[in-house]
Amino acid sequence: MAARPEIPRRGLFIGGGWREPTLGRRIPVINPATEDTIGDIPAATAEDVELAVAAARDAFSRDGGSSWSRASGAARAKYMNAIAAKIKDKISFLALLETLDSGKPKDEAIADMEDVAACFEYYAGLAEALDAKQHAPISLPMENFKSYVLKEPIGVVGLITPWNYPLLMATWKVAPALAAGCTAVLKPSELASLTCLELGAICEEIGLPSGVLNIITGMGPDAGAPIASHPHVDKIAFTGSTETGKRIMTAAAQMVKPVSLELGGKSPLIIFDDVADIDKAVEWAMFGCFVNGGQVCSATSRLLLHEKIAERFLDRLVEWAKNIKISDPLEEGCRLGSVVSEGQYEKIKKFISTARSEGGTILYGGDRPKHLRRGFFIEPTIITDVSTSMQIWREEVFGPVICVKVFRTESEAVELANDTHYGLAGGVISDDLERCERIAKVINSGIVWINCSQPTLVQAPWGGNKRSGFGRELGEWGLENYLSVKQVTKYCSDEKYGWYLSPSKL
Ligand SMILES: NC(=O)c1ccc[n+]([C@@H]2O[C@H](COP(=O)([O-])OP(=O)(O)OC[C@H]3O[C@@H](n4cnc5c(N)ncnc54)[C@H](O)[C@@H]3O)[C@@H](O)[C@H]2O)c1
Ligand SMILES: C[N+](C)(C)CC=O
Repeated sequence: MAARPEIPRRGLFIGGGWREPTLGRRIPVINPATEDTIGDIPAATAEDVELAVAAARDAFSRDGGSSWSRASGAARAKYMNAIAAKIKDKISFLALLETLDSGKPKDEAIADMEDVAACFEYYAGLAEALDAKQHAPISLPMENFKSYVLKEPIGVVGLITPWNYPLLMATWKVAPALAAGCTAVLKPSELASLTCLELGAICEEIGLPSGVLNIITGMGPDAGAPIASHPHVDKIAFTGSTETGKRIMTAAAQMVKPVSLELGGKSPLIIFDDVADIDKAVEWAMFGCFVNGGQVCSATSRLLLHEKIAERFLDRLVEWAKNIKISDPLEEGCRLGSVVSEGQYEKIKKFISTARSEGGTILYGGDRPKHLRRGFFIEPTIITDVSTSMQIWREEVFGPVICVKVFRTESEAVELANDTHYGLAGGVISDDLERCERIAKVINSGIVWINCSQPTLVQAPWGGNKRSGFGRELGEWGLENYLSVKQVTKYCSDEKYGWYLSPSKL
């Protein structure tokens, strides 16, 4: 097992330096795999949000914007590539911190940190490309006017993020915001902030201009809400639960502040009877709902099986699930760590007991693994005999719990897949690719996977429909979130416009 590092004691990262929270409060950091307190993080309040927003505003307009917001994209890209390089240098340390903070398996944390570095590099590339896109002419049907477009940073942005992929979810917002020339206040989740604070240390090391990125940790109502309602924050980008998303939208609406919301999901995975390789499909079904302990917004937690393969599929799914290594997430080969907190553990257990009391069958799992006495561990859980009115079918669990329904026809499968208030993702597994393409068109979600579940690509748009939110992150769509489009139109004729009668002719 990897050695446990010293947890750095950090303050709030504001204006390029560290400061203690104004009220001096701190929040304990608990390793969910051991239940030990391993450190603490600052608990910011509205007073600190004021300072962070002021620092971000100053950085936005300093020197007429020449040091950041109006600098070339190429100049900003240099800083972003330097951040990516530092993340790569520190990958083992950051991954270890994230594992200790969140309970996710070490191998997953390493992959996440690789994605973080790749995301900064990708948006550095888009920042550079932005320079060539300025002054793009607009084709007009007349000669006397000429128009072009400027893409400008929206301003100071508030970035509020969840705990399931702590540094990666923050990076999906920080990287495009910086590429666009915005300055930002980041508020990660109080349940897992350690690596986001280390991002502050990295910004300091590479000499990012002060105030461009400010990082304040703390509880949602104390540190997140004042960002959402702040009159000098020009946009809010939020990832988290649908309930908090509604609050943020309400607060932002008071100032007609734009928001982008990446919320929860209850995504389906449809598996047809024509699959030649059942085990290949079983592995995707497991990855779709058990990776990161099922604490994934896009988890394909509703499994739809064609009746002809349902029994055989479930037999194999149970065999594969038995084979998952559940252990301290730092152990070699761990594939299921602990969930993030005691609260999340209790919530998941309650979902399982309600499913049982509503008539569901716990086909496998449902409990704490017998070999793990401490830590917030839950077995991979498979629930059958599910009806569409049951809570387990309708609500997001955010844990390693999959519920199963059987279908007979393609149209029934689609109807079941779309039977949800959410619309983040969906998947279909079949050897008939025409059928897959057909289903991809009719699933009502922002993302559809064919013959797989969960691949996440920095180049491709990410986001949901319905109560899963709106707006798209990643790819060029992610950059547009932080840009405002300005039309510039000039009159180019030597003649007067000629609408009013000239006084000389009266
Ligand atoms: N769509 C996506 O891409 C995506 C990705 C990851 C997670 N998620 C969703 O996130 C949820 C899990 O994350 P969570 O439990 O951290 O969500 P959460 O809504 O509890 O918290 C998210 C963030 O909002 C802050 N917050 C809480 N109350 C607030 C308030 N009143 N005002 C402002 N900020 C406030 C929290 O401190 C945290 O930083 C799940 O529903 C999951 O589906 C979605
Ligand atoms: C997109 N992903 C899976 C990294 C994070 C969603 O929870």
